[in-house]
Amino acid sequence: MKIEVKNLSKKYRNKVALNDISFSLEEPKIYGLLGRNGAGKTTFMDILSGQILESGGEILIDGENPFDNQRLTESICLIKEGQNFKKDLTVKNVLKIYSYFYPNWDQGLAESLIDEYNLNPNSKVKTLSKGMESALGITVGLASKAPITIFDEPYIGLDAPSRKRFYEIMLEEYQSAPRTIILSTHLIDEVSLLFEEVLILSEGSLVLQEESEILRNSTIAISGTIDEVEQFIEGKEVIEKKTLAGMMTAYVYGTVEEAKMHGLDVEGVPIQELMIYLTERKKGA
Ligand SMILES: Nc1ncnc2c1ncn2[C@@H]1O[C@H](COP(=O)(O)OP(=O)(O)OP(=O)(O)O)[C@@H](O)[C@H]1O
Repeated sequence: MKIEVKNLSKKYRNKVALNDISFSLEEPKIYGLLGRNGAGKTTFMDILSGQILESGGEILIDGENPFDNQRLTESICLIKEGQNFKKDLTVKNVLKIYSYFYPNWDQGLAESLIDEYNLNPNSKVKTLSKGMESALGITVGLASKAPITIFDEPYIGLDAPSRKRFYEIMLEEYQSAPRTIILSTHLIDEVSLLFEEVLILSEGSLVLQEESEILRNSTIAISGTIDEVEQFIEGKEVIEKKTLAGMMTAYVYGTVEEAKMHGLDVEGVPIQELMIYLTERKKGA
């Protein structure tokens, strides 16, 4: 499904949460939606999933506005951090309710995930630990097979091995049945290799939308002696530089080939560093 965001704005009383953002999302793709606290990510995902109304502009999904739109809501699954399910329901009943709602629901996948995450089907949501409730959210999100599946920090309380399994299963699912997955996270280093495209919001504005592959090829981390690195970065846009014991590492826009020609050690810039840089620069602007 094609998602078009046109001059989208959202104000909560006097607080501008989204400020005239425009972009398009194509399927199938795994998007990373990044930004600091309060950047507007949740607001965007809430509007996209039809839960709240924009203040200006619009989001169109295959040409239609998602707000109060029954046809579209069964194509969109939004899983948030915690608070997804009624506390008195059992795990089994949560799965049943969602299976009625989502036409592509995969009960086999749902059952294998609750088994994998050690969730008792007869436990009530209110008796689950935070991590277990997150595991249930992840199960619903993946098993929904909704053409637009959105995870907003879905793993509060989930331990590292369980998160790793989530990423693996998400990728397997995506490969077997491609769809649009939007993952908003602060654990960027952990998941950045999964993103095919990255969007970065800062104070309600879109500061970057780029294919991960292009980001990986156009931003480099170079290391060498201070003199070598200073010489190489002269005239280039420097994202960050650090010195330690006479050696320097700098993150700059440039190509791996160019850095190698200068005999420097070169690697990709972590997306997290790029996010910090882009959101800081905006603040100081
Ligand atoms: N219901 C609300 N009423 C008033 N202000 C709100 C409301 N929801 C969000 N905001 C404000 O809008 C801005 C964007 O919030 P939002 O939750 O979309 O950011 P976020 O990028 O998801 O942040 P985080 O990473 O901390 O979850 C923030 O300044 C927030 O305080």
